[in-house]
Amino acid sequence: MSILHAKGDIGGWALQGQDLGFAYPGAAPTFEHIDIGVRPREIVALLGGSGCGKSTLLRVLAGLQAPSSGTLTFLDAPLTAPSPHSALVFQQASLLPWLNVTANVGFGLDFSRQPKIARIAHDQRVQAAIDAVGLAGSERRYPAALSGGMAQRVALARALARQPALLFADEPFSALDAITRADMQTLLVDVVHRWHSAVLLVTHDIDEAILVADRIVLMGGQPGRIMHEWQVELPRPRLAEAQAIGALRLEILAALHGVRAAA
Ligand SMILES: Nc1ncnc2c1ncn2[C@@H]1O[C@H](COP(=O)(O)OP(=O)(O)OP(=O)(O)O)[C@@H](O)[C@H]1O
Repeated sequence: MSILHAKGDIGGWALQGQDLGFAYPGAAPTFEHIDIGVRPREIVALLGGSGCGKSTLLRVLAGLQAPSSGTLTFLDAPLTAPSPHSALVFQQASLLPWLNVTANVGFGLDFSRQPKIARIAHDQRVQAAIDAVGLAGSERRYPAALSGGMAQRVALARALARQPALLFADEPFSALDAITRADMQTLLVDVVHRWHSAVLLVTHDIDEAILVADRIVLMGGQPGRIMHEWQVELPRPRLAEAQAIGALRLEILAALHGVRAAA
């Protein structure tokens, strides 16, 4: 029985992957027998060491890459391609240099699979997303004139403008300095709570997982599998919970070493 099922299926799932497996062509399986789910409005951190297959699993869960085996359900329907009700943020902001902040944020609404919306609603959504990430006043700036943290705020706004039921975030803050990263972690939690989005956050930073997530899922082994999960019950904001964070951090580190030893 999977860890996920052992905990009981309380409430519905926004996203559910069952018995997922994946192998790159000609290579050994990257992961096997993965059961993973994200509930509506839940922030799940997928934590694991480098190379264990987190990014590959995120791409499969986002519909960017078909699994070799298993089933995927998103908003109660089989998932076979990226959904207009999800959005992605990566380590690199990947902004279009010839577009200003407003146009970069609006860009995510112009894809063919995105539901068509009236111009005025489009512009309101874009401005609301820019305001939410604290970039009001910077609308006309171009990517070359933005700091790394500001560029990542634009990338987050571009994702939020799609009003995603689920935001996939693959190490979105790992290229930022520690202070900017802490600001962005707080911002992410704040905006997804206000936007009612769920999040699947891939990270190898234990502190980030503890500060941000409602639930931490630990991936490890070769082929990769889900080794453990924790419900993080700490009150928010969590920076004040230093002692509890330290205790959970040690528990996760011990599990991680157990994973490494068993791999
Ligand atoms: N396009 C690809 N073709 C073949 N193998 C790949 C490809 N992308 C990744 N891999 C391999 O799949 C394995 C898992 O990679 P993946 O990037 O998913 O891991 P990760 O846990 O996200 O690592 P990191 O934290 O370092 O980004 C690695 O061994 C990697 O070399």
